[in-house]
Amino acid sequence: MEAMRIVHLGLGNFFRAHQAWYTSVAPESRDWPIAAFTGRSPEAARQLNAQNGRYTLLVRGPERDEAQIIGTVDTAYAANDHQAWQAHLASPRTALVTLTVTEAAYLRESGGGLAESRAAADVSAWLHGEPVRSVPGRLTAGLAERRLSRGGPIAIVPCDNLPANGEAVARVVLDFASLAEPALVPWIRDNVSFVSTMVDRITPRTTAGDLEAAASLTGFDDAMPVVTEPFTEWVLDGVFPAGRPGWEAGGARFVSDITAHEQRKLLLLNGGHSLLAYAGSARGHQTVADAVADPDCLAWLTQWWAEASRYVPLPPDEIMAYRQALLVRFSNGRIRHTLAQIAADGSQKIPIRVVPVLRGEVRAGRLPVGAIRVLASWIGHLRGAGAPVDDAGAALFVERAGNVRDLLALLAPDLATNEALVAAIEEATR
Ligand SMILES: NC(=O)c1ccc[n+]([C@@H]2O[C@H](COP(=O)([O-])OP(=O)(O)OC[C@H]3O[C@@H](n4cnc5c(N)ncnc54)[C@H](O)[C@@H]3O)[C@@H](O)[C@H]2O)c1
Ligand SMILES: O=P(O)(O)OC[C@@H](O)[C@@H](O)[C@H](O)[C@H](O)CO
Repeated sequence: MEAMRIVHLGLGNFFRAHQAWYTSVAPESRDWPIAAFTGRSPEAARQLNAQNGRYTLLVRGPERDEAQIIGTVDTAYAANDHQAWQAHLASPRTALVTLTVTEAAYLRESGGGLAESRAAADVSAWLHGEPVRSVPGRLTAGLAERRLSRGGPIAIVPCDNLPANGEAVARVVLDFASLAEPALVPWIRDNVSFVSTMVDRITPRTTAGDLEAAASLTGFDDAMPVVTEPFTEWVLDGVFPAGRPGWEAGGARFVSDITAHEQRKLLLLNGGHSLLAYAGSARGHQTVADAVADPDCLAWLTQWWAEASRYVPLPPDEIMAYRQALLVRFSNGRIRHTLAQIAADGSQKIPIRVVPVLRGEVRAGRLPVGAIRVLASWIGHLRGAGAPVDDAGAALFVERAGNVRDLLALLAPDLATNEALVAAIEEATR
C-alpha cells in the first residue's frame, strides 16, 4: 500500500468540490495524494477507483459551466476497509485527516442521543475486539494504531457545518477513547491537533443531466461528476504539526479566531437555507433558486437575516455585503440545490442554525418573527408539510410535533416555559 499524505473520511460530493479542489490547486499538489474513505456505502469508492480517482468538477456559474478534471484522490476505499484505514492512519507520511461526515456524526445530544448511542454500541464493539463503525470509533482506532507505530503528531480537520467543529470532534474522540482505551487519552492530547474550520461551497447532488453536461465539455465519460458554484471559502483555525498543502493558493485563510466567520456562515447561509427548505417546500418549491424567486419567501429570508445578523460579530456593512452576495448565490437557477436535500437532518441543524438566535432574542425581551417562522416551518415539516422528513434523529420530534410546548421542551427546555413564545410559534404554524 502506497503512503498517502492526506486521509479523508466521507467521500461525498462536498469533499470533491472543496477540500480535494483546494489540494488540487495547491503548489506541488502531487506531493499531497489523498486516500479517501466512504462514510458508509462502498459504491463511491468502486466508481472512483474505476476512473483512477479522476473526476470532473463542473463549476456552474449563472451562465455557463467550466469543467476541471481533478486527480488528487490517489485511492478510494470502502468504509469497511478497516485494515487500510488503520494502515493509513498509522503511517508517518499521513499528515492530516479531513472529514465530511454530516452533522449527525458529531453531536452527542441529537434528539434521542442518536450519535451517542451509536458510539456507545461502538465502544462495546471495541471492547469485544470487533471493528468499530462510528466516526469517533474509527478515528480513535486509527489514532491508537498511530500511537503503536510511533507515527507521530497529526491534524484532524473536520469540514462539516458545525460551530467549533474542531472542538466537537475532539470531544467525541476523547470521550470515546476514555471509555475504550483510557491510556490513549494523554497521547491524543499531546499528538493530535483538532483544527476548526468554516467551509463554504454550495454543492448539490449530481443529476443524470450533469453527467451529459460533463461529458460534452470534456469528452471524458465520467460516471460521477460533481457540480458546484464558482464561490468557495475555507477558513481554518489550528495547527498542522506534520505539515499541510498550500491551500492558500485556492484562497483558504488561516486565522486565530474563527467565531465571526462561523457565525456569519452558519446563521446567514445555513440558517437561510433551512428557512427556505421548510417554508419554501411547503409552498411547493423544489429548489433554493425557486424559493428565493417567491416574494413571500424572500421577505421571510430578509426578516430572518435581520434578526440573525445581530449574532454575527462583524461590522454592519460587511454583513450587508455578505447578504447581498448570498442572494446572488441563492438565485443561481442553474444550481439545482433541492430543498429536500437541505431539509434532511433538521434535528441536527435547527439547534445550531436557529435556536441561538431565538434564545438571544427572547433573552433581549423580543419575540423574533423571522426566527419563529423558521422554527414554525420546521414544525410544519415534521407534521407532514413540504419536503418529506429524512432525519434519523427526528423520531421524538415527530412524536411531539403536534404540541409546540412539548417539542420546545425537547429542543430548548429553557424556552418551553415562555408562554408568549409558545403562543407565537403556535400561531405561526397555522
Ligand atoms: N453539499 C454542500 O453544499 C456542503 C457545503 C458545506 C459543508 N457541507 C458538509 O459536508 C457534508 C456532506 O455533504 P455532501 O454534499 O458531500 O453529501 P454526500 O451525501 O455527497 O456525502 C456525504 C458523505 O458523508 C458520509 N456520511 C454520512 N453520514 C455519516 C456517518 N454517520 N458516519 C460517517 N460518514 C457519514 C456518507 O457516507 C458520504 O460519504 C454535509 O453534511 C455538510 O456538513 C456540505
Ligand atoms: O450540507 P448540510 O446538510 O449541512 O446543509 C445543507 C446546506 O445548507 C449546506 O450544504 C450548504 O449548501 C453549504 O453549507 C454551503 O456551503
